[in-house]
Amino acid sequence: MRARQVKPVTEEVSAPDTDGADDAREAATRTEQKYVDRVYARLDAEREKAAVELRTGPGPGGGSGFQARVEREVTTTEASRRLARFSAVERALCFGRIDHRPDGDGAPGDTFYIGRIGLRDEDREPLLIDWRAAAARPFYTATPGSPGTLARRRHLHLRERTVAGLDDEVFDLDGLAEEDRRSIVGEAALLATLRRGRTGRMSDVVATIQEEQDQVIRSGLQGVLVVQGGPGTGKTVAALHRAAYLLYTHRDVLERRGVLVVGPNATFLRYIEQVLPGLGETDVALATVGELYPGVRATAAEPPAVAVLKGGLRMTDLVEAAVRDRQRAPEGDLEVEADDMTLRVAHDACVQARDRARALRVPHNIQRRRYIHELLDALALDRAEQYDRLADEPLEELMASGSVPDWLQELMDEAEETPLLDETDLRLSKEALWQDPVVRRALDALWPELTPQRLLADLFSDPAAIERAGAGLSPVEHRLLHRPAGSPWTTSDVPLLDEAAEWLGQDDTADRVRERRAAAERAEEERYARGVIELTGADDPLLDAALLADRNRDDGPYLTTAERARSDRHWAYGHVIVDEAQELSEMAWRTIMRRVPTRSLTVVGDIAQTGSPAGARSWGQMLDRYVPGRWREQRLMVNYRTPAAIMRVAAEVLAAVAPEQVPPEPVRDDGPPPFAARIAAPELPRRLPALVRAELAEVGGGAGEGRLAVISSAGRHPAVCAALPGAPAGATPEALDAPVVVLTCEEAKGLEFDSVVVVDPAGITAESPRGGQDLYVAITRATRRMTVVHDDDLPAVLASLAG
Ligand SMILES: Nc1ncnc2c1ncn2[C@@H]1O[C@H](COP(=O)(O)OP(=O)(O)OP(=O)(O)O)[C@@H](O)[C@H]1O
Repeated sequence: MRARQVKPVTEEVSAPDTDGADDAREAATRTEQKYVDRVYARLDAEREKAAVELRTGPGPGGGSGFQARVEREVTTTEASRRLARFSAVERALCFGRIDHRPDGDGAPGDTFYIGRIGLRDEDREPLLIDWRAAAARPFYTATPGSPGTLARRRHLHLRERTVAGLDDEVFDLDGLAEEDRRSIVGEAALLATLRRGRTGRMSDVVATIQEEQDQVIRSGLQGVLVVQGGPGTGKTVAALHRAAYLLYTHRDVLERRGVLVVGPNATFLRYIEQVLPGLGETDVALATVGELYPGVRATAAEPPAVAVLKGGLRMTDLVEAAVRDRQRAPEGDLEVEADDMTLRVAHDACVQARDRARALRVPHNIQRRRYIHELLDALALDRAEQYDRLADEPLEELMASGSVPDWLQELMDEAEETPLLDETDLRLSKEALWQDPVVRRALDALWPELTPQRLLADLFSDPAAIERAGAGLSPVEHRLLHRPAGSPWTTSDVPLLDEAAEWLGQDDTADRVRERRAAAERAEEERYARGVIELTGADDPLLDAALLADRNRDDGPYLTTAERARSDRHWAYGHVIVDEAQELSEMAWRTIMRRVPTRSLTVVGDIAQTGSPAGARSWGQMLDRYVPGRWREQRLMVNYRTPAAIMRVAAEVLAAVAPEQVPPEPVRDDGPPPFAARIAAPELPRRLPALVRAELAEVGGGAGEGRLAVISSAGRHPAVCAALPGAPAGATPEALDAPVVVLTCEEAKGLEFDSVVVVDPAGITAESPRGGQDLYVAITRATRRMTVVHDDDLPAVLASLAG
């Protein structure tokens, strides 16, 4: 595979080929430096203004009470948000410039500077255009073949606040070759960016977004957008820029409802967490599937066969049946010892009460109220009847003796006609019974109030319960589900907890009354806050009356939208981005879809990289259930990560495991060819550290930049860890900060390293549940160098590395 041939029309202002060019470069750099100084001066001024406002508050005359509090919040919320935004965009604040062609009547064309945020000068004239604004679009979309109205695009490279280099692309030259017209934009700037050493954290690419990525980023908010692309095509980075773009363009909806990014593991989230703040967006929720159920952090591992079983849709039936199994009528009559008597409800009456409760179209914990009430009614009645009988006994004896006085006979006739318990008696009697622990225990045993955690913990620790609930599963599958009581939660438990929560619901009658009252108060405060915003003339679109009203309630600390959303299972996000989405099981999709009822999603992944056997074989398999035929797909075809020589090897692996998939075209053709080193297993401890040291030195490791990963089969993992005792192992967030890390293929997903050492390719292929996908993933993590370490013969798919 050769690197994609790209020759954009690039006027390298920074290339000093003649004295004239040198002078031109210096003059251009001076001009740009002046402008950049103005931009930073403006940023400093805005930052200072925000800091002063934050310190001093709304000024004199604030008064006290609720009104003053809202005014203070309006001022300080706006100021602290501006301050956070201005501080986050310091690095490479201004990175581009576009010059439009003169228009028809000869007037000079407009020039705009493009940056991370928009800034205006003292006269409110635009100084810097936000990269997401419509006016900035030509910076990303112009190509030599289709320049639009652009005469020139310039990339500015800043080192701190100093202009360190310029790249120009001139679009009004004639006679371009067809090949050039199709070239990707900003090649010089792009390649300079791609060749930089890795730091262990993903950076934004706002200065070098490519046209195909720009289409992903600016695609409409509505509906499901699938971004399918091979490794290194910038799916993740494009999806994160899309989040920033959507927040900018639909601030009103998304600020309130929030945006959620779902990633495969905590390390990955740590890897990407700086991208959005660097683009000025600090309030986006990041979570793994294992964190989607509030209050549970599922990290325990489980055998793949169990994860596959739990990921399948048959689990919906299992959960439903497990819930029904906890809604019982007693085997015979219900008998409860209370008040020194045995209270009794007939079996049939219990069955009818259970069926009537089940027929209600509400969840288990709400149905339970009905069942408990019916049984308490019946118990109270039985108790009253038993008391009545006790009271009647002496009278009956009297009647038998034939000497009942008239007045007594009249009283007895009257009592016959009145019910045993009136409404108040019944209520009081039921309350008394419910306070009796014996009664309560008996009823709880029949229809307990359940949390999802309790339901599943009870189920999985009880083989008999699994058998009862798992009618559609085989005995082998029953055994797979069984585990000891107290076992920790696994990622694939989380969608089951979420499913169970739907069936169980919450008896929240008292909460709802409280909430209704609070909602009325909140509406009033919101109305007031809106008035204050209008009066103070604050024009920050980030300010939201509802948020302010929330902040003014004295009911706990202020939470950002992301924080509130993460702690609320019922939160409906405005948009959800799912990365490495091919790995999600059917059950995980159900959980995600519940979080976004509007079905506004960006689904990012690569079907060719699916490692989990519970994951997707096609996008339709996962999505058609929710948005039949209504999802749109955009493909990314250019690989920005892995040089051509390494991609040639990866392409051979892909051809063997997924021949229908096309590998992406590498944009780079630099770096040495990958090579294979034969190291027998017993020699690993001696030879692997030396190889790793040499590789790390090649990529400048140890000097802050330059990262190396040893990606091994699970079987060889312990031996590799033992050979490299100083290197952290596993997908821990700390692993990203180390120069060398030891990972399995699954842990390496989504990450990248300057140098990758793949150990035991045959083992990786044999362990990969779907074949060689995992080997494909491992090889394509490299940005510069790749080495394969093997002891047996190389697998046939890596034959090109031999010799
Ligand atoms: N337009 C761009 N400008 C500069 N760098 C880019 C650009 N697009 C992608 N990259 C870089 O290419 C690398 C791969 O990007 P990313 O991780 O988003 O790819 P991916 O498609 O998600 O890969 P994978 O499927 O392997 O996880 C990253 O280092 C990213 O910063």
